[in-house]
Amino acid sequence: MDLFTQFVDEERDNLLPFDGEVLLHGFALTVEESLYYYSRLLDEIAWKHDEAVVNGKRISTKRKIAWYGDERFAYTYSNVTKYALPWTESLLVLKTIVEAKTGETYNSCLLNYYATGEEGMAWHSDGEIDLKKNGSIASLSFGATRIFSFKHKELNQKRDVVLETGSLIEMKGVTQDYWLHRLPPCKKVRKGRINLTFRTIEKESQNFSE
Ligand SMILES: O=C(O)CCC(=O)C(=O)O
Ligand SMILES: [Fe+2]
Repeated sequence: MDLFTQFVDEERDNLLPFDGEVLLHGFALTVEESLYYYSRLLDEIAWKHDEAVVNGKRISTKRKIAWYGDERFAYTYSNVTKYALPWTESLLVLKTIVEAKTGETYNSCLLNYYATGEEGMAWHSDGEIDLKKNGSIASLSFGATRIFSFKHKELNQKRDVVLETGSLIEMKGVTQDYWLHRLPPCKKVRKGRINLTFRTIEKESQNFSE
């Protein structure tokens, strides 16, 4: 692909009109492959209900999560610190596929399991201090089709994308500074969904002595 074609492709595939880049990479896996990995991940991942501290009270979410990486990285969000588990074989295969598609590298992955459409994730941006500033975050989806929404923090702009099993999107650049994203609940959806977000933890932010 020459430089010009690449430029045009990137322009067309950016979901956001300005202030960031959300690249739609299409399918990274076939439907069969993605359903195979959906069951493997469901079985082999150490799923736990997510915890947050809100107004000094520890709460637990319906949604389950897990956190894996190259090292025992600490990752703090919603006032709770989690420590990464070592990669599983399937996560390493998926990481290699995603890296080939985005042309980026990642050292960790946050996993979310939504058992039904009643579970979702509220508006937020992934701008935590432990994450590489403006780094690429690659999001790979498995199972039930769900809508994923973006909302500008200051302007009246919204964008939605439909995430199907095997699809890959990438958030990069200044996206997290200007846009919030969420996974709205959708009562009609009865099947489960797994989402993997591959990320880069900045080693400088880590304090392993804790
Ligand atoms: O489930 C998704 O598609 C999004 C997850 C997400 O935004 C996150 O893990 O930060
Ligand atoms: Fe997020």
